[in-house]
Amino acid sequence: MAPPKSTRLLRSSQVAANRRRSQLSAQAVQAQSVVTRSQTSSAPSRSTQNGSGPSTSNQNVQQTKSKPVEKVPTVFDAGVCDIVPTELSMTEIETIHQTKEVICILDTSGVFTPASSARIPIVKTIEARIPYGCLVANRGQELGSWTRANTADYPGMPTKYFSIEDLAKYGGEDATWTIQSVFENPNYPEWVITKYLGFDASTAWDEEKQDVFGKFPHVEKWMAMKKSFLAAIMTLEPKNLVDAGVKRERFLEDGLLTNKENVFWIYQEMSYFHSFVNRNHGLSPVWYMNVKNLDEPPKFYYSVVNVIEKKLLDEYQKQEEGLQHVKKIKQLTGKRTACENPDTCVCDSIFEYYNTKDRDDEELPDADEMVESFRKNMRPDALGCLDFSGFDADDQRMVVECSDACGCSINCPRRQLQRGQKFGVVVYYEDDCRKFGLRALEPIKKGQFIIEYTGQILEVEPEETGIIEDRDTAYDAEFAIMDRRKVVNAINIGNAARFMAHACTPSAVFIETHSRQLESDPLIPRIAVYALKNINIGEEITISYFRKDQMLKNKEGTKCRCRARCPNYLPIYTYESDDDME
Ligand SMILES: C[S@@+](CC[C@H](N)C(=O)[O-])C[C@H]1O[C@@H](n2cnc3c(N)ncnc32)[C@H](O)[C@@H]1O
Repeated sequence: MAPPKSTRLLRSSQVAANRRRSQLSAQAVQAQSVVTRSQTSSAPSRSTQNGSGPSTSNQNVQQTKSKPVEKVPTVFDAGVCDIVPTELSMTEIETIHQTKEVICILDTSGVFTPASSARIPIVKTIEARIPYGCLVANRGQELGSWTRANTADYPGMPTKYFSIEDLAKYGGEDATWTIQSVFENPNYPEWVITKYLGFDASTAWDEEKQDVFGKFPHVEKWMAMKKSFLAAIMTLEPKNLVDAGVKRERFLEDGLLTNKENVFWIYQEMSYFHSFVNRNHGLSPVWYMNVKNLDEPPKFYYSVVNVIEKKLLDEYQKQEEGLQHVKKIKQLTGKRTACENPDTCVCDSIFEYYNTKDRDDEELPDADEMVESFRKNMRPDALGCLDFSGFDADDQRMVVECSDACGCSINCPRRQLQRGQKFGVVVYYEDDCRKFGLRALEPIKKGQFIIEYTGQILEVEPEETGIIEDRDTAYDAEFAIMDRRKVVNAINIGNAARFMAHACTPSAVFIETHSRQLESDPLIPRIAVYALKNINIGEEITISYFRKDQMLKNKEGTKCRCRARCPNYLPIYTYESDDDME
């Protein structure tokens, strides 16, 4: 059977499972009525061994034409203070959209230094660093006396922190302190346990809830969201598998406060820093949770924008000329677009351009099969939702989003991807075979935009896409319409969408998207994820990597774990057999 005609995400293997369960009991920490850091409460010291589970497939070798960059900026530093509200006002969101980074261009030529801007940075080398706005984390990195051994290669995370000993020197009430993680106190419901950013875990202390909520109103919302998510997990997952881990997420557990090296704290850091990056882009949070074991969290470079080498971007210039021409002859499709400015919206003309382009390119796979009916112009409704009635996985689907050429505002319903990740999500450890997947932190309705699939834009030969055995295409998201020689590859660089697992009956779908805020912005094809059905809090966000007829027979490839007793095998070729999981 032919490869999917629309965007695909193909995945090769994760190494066989190497599950490590914590032997810890879920003994709750004791409350202590302490109000100063120097009197920090400490739980009974029963230390946890750090997990050192298998690394993710980030280690797999890339053999594409363009070598992935090794490092990517992980941050967008709009703020000077790390106390960022979770609730942004409309005005704040609009300001963010005018200034936020929209793409990162990598120019390794070294020939000249092109002009760069905050919205469109052009960089020679790309490095992960602690967000500038996280003041205390940066100060801790500079002056802190405790060095974490096991985060050395977690991109963008601090390796040094302030410890209890540093408090005398650098402590005192400081307006720049901000809470990184907060836990309920099981014995004293009016108290919470707070761990501050830039300080090691042994400095975590008990504070009165009302004081914390008064000073950091967003912390109350965090706690409520965490509680709802964990309550949902308790109903969705076998209790015996998640009970202890859920308690750990809510109340901490014996030993964690005195074991600052425990990987549990890396999950907490990743949740804070990646959500911080998101907030600076006006996006909803991303949390990392593992309630099943204490394996290492995944290692990758977090980026909410795509990274593209300059030479690849230049290729789009030709496409640009065609687009400029077509926009002058606005097509009348008979349907009114939901754009705020339907009379001047040029989106349908742009779709028509793509609908006819490259039909006769025989070098491209499936060129002979490309008939108009396959290409669906997915037009968001007035609420920005897509209509998936009559959904056929074989169709090629595309959304064309508005730009300044349409004369609408950033709040136009046809600008979902530009506004970005709308719902909080949790990168959640599913099982020893699938490893991490993605779950909803907030309810999502059918047809709604969820998140962009970001990564590095790579050039690949058509035969290097899809099901191939000599290249790890696991984290490739392909385009079917705008450019079938490029993929978004998230193996090293990406956002939370890179964790979505395959499901034979998925809850979401990739939609290829033509999207740029300003006509002067660089144009690259982008991948949006939309909900195919309602997804409740705690439920998994999955996509279909393959069509049914691509599934393997005779127990080849990787056993599909999308549900209990799924009979399918995925054309994902493992480096190590996972048969032992049967
Ligand atoms: C794009 S990655 C998803 C993120 C990955 N689970 C991680 O922890 O980094 C795809 C990989 O997840 C695993 N996976 C996803 N869906 C699966 C499924 N339905 N059955 C078995 N493994 C799956 C496979 O190892 C696959 O190669």
